[in-house]
Amino acid sequence: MPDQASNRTMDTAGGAAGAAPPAVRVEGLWKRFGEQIAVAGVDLDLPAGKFIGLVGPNGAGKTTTLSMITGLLRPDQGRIEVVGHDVWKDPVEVKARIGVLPEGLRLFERLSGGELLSYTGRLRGLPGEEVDKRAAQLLDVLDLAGARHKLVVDYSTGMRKKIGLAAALLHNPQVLFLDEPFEGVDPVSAQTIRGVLERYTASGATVVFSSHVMELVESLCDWVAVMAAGRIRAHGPLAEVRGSARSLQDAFLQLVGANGRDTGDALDWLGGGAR
Ligand SMILES: Nc1ncnc2c1ncn2[C@@H]1O[C@H](COP(=O)(O)OP(=O)(O)OP(=O)(O)O)[C@@H](O)[C@H]1O
Repeated sequence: MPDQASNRTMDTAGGAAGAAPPAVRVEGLWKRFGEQIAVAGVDLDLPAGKFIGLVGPNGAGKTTTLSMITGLLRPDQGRIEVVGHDVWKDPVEVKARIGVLPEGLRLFERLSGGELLSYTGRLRGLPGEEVDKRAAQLLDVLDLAGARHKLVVDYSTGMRKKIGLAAALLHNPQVLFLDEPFEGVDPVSAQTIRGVLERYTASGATVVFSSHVMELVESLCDWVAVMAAGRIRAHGPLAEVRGSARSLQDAFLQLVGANGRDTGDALDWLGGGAR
């Protein structure tokens, strides 16, 4: 199974002179919160036009990394480019090209779903007519048309994810970042979101999403990066990262060193009705 150093050669994006830049290029990225080093020297190129999964155990540094890449959190050290533009030197260029569905998404709760999209589209500088057309189509595809006049505060968890996704897609970004996009989403809605994202990447756009659900990553992604303890442990095409392991789940457990971990034998008081 490849480690970070050996598997840099797998990355085909941006390798040749004059080739299109990768969707994301990260060099020497660090972030510390007090004593806690959340991101410990990440170097990573994410190829354009791929469905990319960022996976890792709780606390691995995924959200912190995505927040820095999307310009929401300033790195302590390091450089980040999105489609060739420096995120921190050229934020307007970058923000015009990305869509973000962050973890714990904050929305304008007192707007209806329809109003939220109208507002977002106009903030993005799209003509009103175009915003209305795209908003109606997105609401329809995401099965939110019936809730377009309902206030966002009254949306369910899954509906919030879907309206957040619609808002992130409205300006047709080149790269879409999604933090746990399927959390709290029912299987039917998940299938819908999946269809929208597959269509989007098939057109050459890039999706980068973080998830703990390996089966989902394995079925959706063609490229993965595995993160643990603030570092990238492996990255590359799905089949190469999975290597000879039976599944991505097994490869992941080997990579993050969780195989053979205590499965709770110490909790001998738990279960069986014993006092
Ligand atoms: N604002 C913060 N202040 C202090 N520590 C933080 C902060 N944000 C993140 N951390 C710490 O940084 C580390 C990485 O957190 P992060 O949220 O990036 O992990 P993650 O991989 O997204 O985890 P999860 O899968 O559980 O969401 C953790 O140890 C976390 O406690």
